[in-house]
Amino acid sequence: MNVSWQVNLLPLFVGAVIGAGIGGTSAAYYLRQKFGKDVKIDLFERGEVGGRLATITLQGQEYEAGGSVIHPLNLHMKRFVKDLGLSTIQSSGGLIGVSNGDTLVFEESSWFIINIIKLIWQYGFQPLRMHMWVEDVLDKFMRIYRYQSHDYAFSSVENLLHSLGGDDFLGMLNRTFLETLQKAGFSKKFLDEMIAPVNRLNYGQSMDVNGFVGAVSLAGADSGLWAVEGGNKLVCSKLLQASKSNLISGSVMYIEEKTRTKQTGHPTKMYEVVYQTGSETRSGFYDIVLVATPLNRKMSNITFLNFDPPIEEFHQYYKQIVATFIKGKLNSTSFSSRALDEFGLSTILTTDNSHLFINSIGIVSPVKENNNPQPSTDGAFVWKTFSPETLTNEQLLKLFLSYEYAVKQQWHAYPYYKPPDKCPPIILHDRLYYLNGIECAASAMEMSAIAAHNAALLAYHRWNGHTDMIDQEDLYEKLKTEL
Ligand SMILES: Cc1cc2nc3c(=O)[nH]c(=O)nc-3n(C[C@H](O)[C@H](O)[C@H](O)COP(=O)(O)OP(=O)(O)OC[C@H]3O[C@@H](n4cnc5c(N)ncnc54)[C@H](O)[C@@H]3O)c2cc1C
Ligand SMILES: CC(C)=CCC/C(C)=C/CC/C(C)=C/CSC[C@H](N)C(=O)O
Repeated sequence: MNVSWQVNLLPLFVGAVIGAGIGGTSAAYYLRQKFGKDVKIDLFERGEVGGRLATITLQGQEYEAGGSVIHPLNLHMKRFVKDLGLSTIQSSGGLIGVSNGDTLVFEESSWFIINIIKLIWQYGFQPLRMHMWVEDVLDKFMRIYRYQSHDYAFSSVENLLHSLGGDDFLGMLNRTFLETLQKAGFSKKFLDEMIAPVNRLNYGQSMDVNGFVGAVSLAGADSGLWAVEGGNKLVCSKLLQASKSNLISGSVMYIEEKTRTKQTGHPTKMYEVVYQTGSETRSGFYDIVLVATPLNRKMSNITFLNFDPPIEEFHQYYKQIVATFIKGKLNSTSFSSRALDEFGLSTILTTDNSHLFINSIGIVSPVKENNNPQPSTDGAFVWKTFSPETLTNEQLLKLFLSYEYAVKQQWHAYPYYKPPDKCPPIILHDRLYYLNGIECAASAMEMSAIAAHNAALLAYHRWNGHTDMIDQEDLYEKLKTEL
């Protein structure tokens, strides 16, 4: 066999991605787009493809148990669905109420005009001003798509956020959501009754989270939210397929840099990824490694061996959230004085009140059903609650007149936000990258996809010495004049 022909058959490089959630699978997809077909990509996953995008099957029907709603302006998720041939369903838009534990402090009406009057009566023009505040943040946030479509990358989460909206934007990580909104002139009543409940639903935390995640949380209450028909996790399995990566079912234990002599005869620095699969310990060598799972002991337990300077564990604490699915008849009197047949609300949020044992409760539809959840013949719906702890039977019987089943799914869901929130580095070592640091700014599917695109671009530019494509200042101004 001709030697040069044999060399041409070798991959340009071998890449590893650790974690097959939306971050890891989209990273594999973008790596393939940038590096082309000759690259070998291994994707390690110790659990299910999808990670925190997962469904739960109850009486033969699947429901979203993790990440469930996607914003209409989440352009990476939108593009994936279109390019991968998936379909979307609109999130059901039933009536929402807010409970303080004793009574409903706000209740939507099915009449649009009555809602407007109610909102103005209770909060003046603050809901409108809030809408404009979120739109302003989103407008700046959307700049990332333009940067990434021109292939620009950032070496830190801070640089990425700064490029979107300068010091003010980055500064949102240093202030609490409460401070940010108080400074913007919103009243305590409006924040307590409308904004804090949304944040309890979305991030299970008070208004003490950072201002940026607060804005993302409010975007998560916008209209037009959608999901993937059949389950959001389908995006991950389709991305994996499209990336033509090799899925390795195993748990990565440690990563160490070693010198290897490649078949070309040159000694090269590579990363050895050691993993456990079944009862066996195996390893592989890689030129580039992308870590797409939160790096802390509870969530991934990956050790970096013999790096100088050492790569320490990041002590980012992830908040526990319990999602419980209950099929039953709601005890509406837990929330209002009205009986069930006159109740009409399909989602109840809660104010920040230490006596409350749930953050939210809402009717859910199966992932294959479009809108309008239907009760079973006896009038029971499937409800999903989010709570910090597992619900006791006594608590369930406070919420429900009767129930057929209650099944829980426990998550280390998202970071515990406590500004100033400093994000971990993206570049852990020469060719070793970390995606999930972006969750310190805000955790959402689209954030992981943005981090994945950025890491793939960064890895590509650093591999090829394109330093002019990394951390460019004034990108917004520069790209304004480009078509
Ligand atoms: C209950 C809940 C509701 C949510 N709702 C929404 C929502 O409505 N909208 C939204 O946008 N976001 C939502 N989110 C957030 C969103 O789900 C996450 O931000 C996103 O899915 C994170 O994706 P990821 O790929 O970065 O991480 P993950 O999905 O956590 O993926 C990491 C993967 O790495 C694997 N792994 C870990 N350690 C190892 C190892 N040592 N070796 C090999 N594999 C390993 C894990 O098994 C996992 O599959 C929600 C999250 C939760 C928990
Ligand atoms: C990243 C941007 C700009 C927007 C994302 C907005 C969004 C969809 C936020 C939701 C984030 C989140 C962690 C929600 C958790 S609960 C979700 C849902 N309401 C449910 O009931 O499961």
